[in-house]
Amino acid sequence: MTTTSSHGPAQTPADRHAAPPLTVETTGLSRAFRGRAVVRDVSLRVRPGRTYGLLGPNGAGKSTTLKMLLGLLAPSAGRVQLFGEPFSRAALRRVGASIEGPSLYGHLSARQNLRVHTLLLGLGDEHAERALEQVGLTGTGRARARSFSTGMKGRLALATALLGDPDLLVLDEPQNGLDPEGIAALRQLVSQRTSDGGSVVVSSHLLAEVAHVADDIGLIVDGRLLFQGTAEEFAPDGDLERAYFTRTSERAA
Ligand SMILES: Nc1ncnc2c1ncn2[C@@H]1O[C@H](COP(=O)(O)OP(=O)(O)OP(=O)(O)O)[C@@H](O)[C@H]1O
Repeated sequence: MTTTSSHGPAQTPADRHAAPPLTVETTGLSRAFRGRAVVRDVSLRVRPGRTYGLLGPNGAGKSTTLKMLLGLLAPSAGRVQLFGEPFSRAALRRVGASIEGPSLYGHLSARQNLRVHTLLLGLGDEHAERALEQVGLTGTGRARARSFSTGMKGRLALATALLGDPDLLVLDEPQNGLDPEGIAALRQLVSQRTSDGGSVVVSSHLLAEVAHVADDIGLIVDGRLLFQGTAEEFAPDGDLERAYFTRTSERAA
C-alpha cells in the first residue's frame, strides 16, 4: 500500500489513475461441456505484486478456469482481461504457465527442452541457463527428460514457465512430486516474482502450501467462485484448512 506522510505531496486523481491495472480480470466467465456448466459466472481479480491461490475440490472447475485465462479454451460466456486489456495473443508473451502436468520433449535433455522454447520465444541461451539454475536442474547434463522423476519433470515445467521473466505466472498444482528442496525453491521463486511486481496464480490442493504463498484466495466449488479476498479475510485465524472445510461445507448444506 502506498502512503504519504503529512508533509509529503498529496495524492492527486492523476496519481490514482497511474495505479497499475489488474493483472487478470474475468467477468462472468463460464464454460459448459456438452450442455453441462462446469464454470459459472466467475469474476476473478488478480492484482499486481500478489500471489493468488485458487482452491477447490476435485472437479470444481479450477483447471478449466485457468485454461480460459490462457486462451487454451474458449469461454461459453464472459470475458478475460490481461494487464488491463482484452485478451490477446500478444498479452500471452508476458505470461508463463504450467497447466495439467508437464508436457516435455522426452528425448531431449532439460537444457535442450528449454532451448526449444527460448528459440520459439526469440530469447538468448542465457535465459535457459538461468531458468535451469532457478529450479536446480543444472546438474542433469545429457539425461533425457523421459528418465526424470516426477519432481524433476515438475521442476523442468516450472523452468519452462519462467522463461522470459513473465509478469504473470500461472501454475496448476506445481507442488506435485516436488521434494522439500523443490517446494522451498518454488516458494522462493513465487515470492521473488511478486516482490518484483509480477503476479502468480497457483492452483493447489495442498492447503498448507497455499497458506505459505498466497496473498489472495479464490475458492471455486461446483464451478462457482464462492469466495474471493485476502488470505486474512479467508481465514482470519490463519487456519486455512478449517476455513476451507467450513466454507465448502456451507455450500453443500
Ligand atoms: N474437455 C472436457 N470435456 C468434458 N468435461 C470436461 C472437460 N474438461 C473438464 N471437464 C469436466 O469439467 C469439470 C471441471 O474440471 P476441472 O479439471 O476444471 O476441475 P479441477 O477443479 O481442476 O479439478 P482437479 O482438482 O481434480 O484437477 C469436471 O467435472 C471435468 O470432468
